[in-house]
Amino acid sequence: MSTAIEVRGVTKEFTLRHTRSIKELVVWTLRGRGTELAADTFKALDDVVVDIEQGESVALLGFNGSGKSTLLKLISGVMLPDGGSIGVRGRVAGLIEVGAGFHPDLTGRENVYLNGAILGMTEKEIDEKFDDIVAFSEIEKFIDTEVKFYSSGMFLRLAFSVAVHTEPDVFLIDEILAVGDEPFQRKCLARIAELRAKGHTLVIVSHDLDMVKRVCDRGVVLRQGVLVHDGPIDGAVDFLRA
Ligand SMILES: Nc1ncnc2c1ncn2[C@@H]1O[C@H](COP(=O)(O)OP(=O)(O)OP(=O)(O)O)[C@@H](O)[C@H]1O
Repeated sequence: MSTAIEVRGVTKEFTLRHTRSIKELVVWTLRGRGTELAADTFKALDDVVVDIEQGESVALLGFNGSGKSTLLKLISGVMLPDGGSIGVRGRVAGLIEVGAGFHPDLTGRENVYLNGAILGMTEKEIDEKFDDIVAFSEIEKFIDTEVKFYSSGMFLRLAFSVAVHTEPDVFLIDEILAVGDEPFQRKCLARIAELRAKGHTLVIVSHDLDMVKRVCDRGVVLRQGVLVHDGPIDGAVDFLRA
């Protein structure tokens, strides 16, 4: 088995944004403490090391603000680490933020082409898969409507459908499934299980611990940006619940 995702000592820092008055900023600067304002950062991820093998299905677990979505964004490449490195082998697709890669003023049809291209599909590939993409999303009636008029569930349907039809080597899914209705969630989970059976690599962020137990083999638990547990999914969920 070869490694699909290599996370090597990854650190991500964010600036804590405090609302300060102009007077405060001037006083701090005059007193020579301006740099303290600039230095108000925290580590959303701190020296995280994870190797994910091809074909593994991994859940990123942890309480609110522990760094799960940040790690997923770094793996997807939409965000860069401040320290360490991330390597991903193969085509990456997924659902990180509903609406990312969609243009509000374009129709569903146009967005399928836009999003498909962003995810690395050729025009010919999209032409071939277009009908399947729309059929899976079940929004045929609205495919020529501008997506700014879509509900969040309709958005999710189209975005999931495009992503899954790119046949990605690495499929990333953030909480996002939560906005779909139950029948659509079931359909997505069935498709995710299919990808898993075909040996694609999955990384899922979710608070639905029963769902991740069904879908994932392994759980990586983060606490305040630090990896605190990595192992078989049942043990990882028990660790989180303890
Ligand atoms: N773009 C950003 N700018 C500043 N801070 C950020 C940014 N993105 C995330 N953070 C902060 O980084 C920390 C980790 O956030 P992240 O979204 O990765 O957590 P999470 O584990 O996915 O949380 P949740 O379960 O609530 O979705 C949080 O404190 C969050 O406020």
